[in-house]
Amino acid sequence: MLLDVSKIEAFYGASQALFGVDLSVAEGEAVALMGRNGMGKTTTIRAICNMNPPRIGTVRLGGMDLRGKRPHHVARLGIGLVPEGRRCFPNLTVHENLVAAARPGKWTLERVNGLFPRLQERHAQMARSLSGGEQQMLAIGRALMTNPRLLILDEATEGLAPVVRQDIWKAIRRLKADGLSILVVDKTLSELLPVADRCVILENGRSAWSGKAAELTTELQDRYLGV
Ligand SMILES: Nc1ncnc2c1ncn2[C@@H]1O[C@H](COP(=O)(O)OP(=O)(O)OP(=O)(O)O)[C@@H](O)[C@H]1O
Repeated sequence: MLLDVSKIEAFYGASQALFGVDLSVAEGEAVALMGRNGMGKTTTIRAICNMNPPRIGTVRLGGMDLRGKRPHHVARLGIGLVPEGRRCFPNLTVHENLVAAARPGKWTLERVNGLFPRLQERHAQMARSLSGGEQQMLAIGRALMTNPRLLILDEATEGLAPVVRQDIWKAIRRLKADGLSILVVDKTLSELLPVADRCVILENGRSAWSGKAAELTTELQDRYLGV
């Protein structure tokens, strides 16, 4: 297993948010992390990256226990995170944002520009002046420039115009076809499910269901994801 999350529990101060989350991502697999609002998806991602380290349970990447590793170290070990809210350096140009993150590997500036031609067109522009969709592309491009073993996308298409969402999904499908291992959170099932090999559903901070995307029946969707 590339990523192996076992029985993690996480807290915000005294308040417990995760009560036992299990999930795994195999090499080349795309796993959808799902659940209604507030069920713990972002907290799970923050726990995996040790931004809010789990107090109980283990997270392993390629067999290595990530316990005690600082978030930047986790990034260096191969987890590329595209966080909720697409954080780029606002006062750096597109180009500077991309090269600041670069580590050797098959993902180069050229390849990222090929994936997102809009970034190439705007390479000299300040990140803060980009549209929301372009900032999201930049956030994904930055994560790819680290040449991650695992790409984590937290709500990468949230709040974007439909056309731009399509561009982002197209890129995600290309990354998946290219063999990248991906953990993805997104609310739009119609776009998420075709990309996902497997789904893990959280309910109240626990893994409540996991299985192949094709096994996620409308009944299960109503039970765990319906509003
Ligand atoms: N900074 C915080 N301080 C305290 N509690 C928090 C904090 N962030 C999240 N929580 C709580 O942790 C629980 C899980 O939240 P989390 O954001 O992980 O859910 P989510 O599944 O990502 O939801 P959403 O889809 O709304 O982003 C919720 O009960 C939430 O209120």
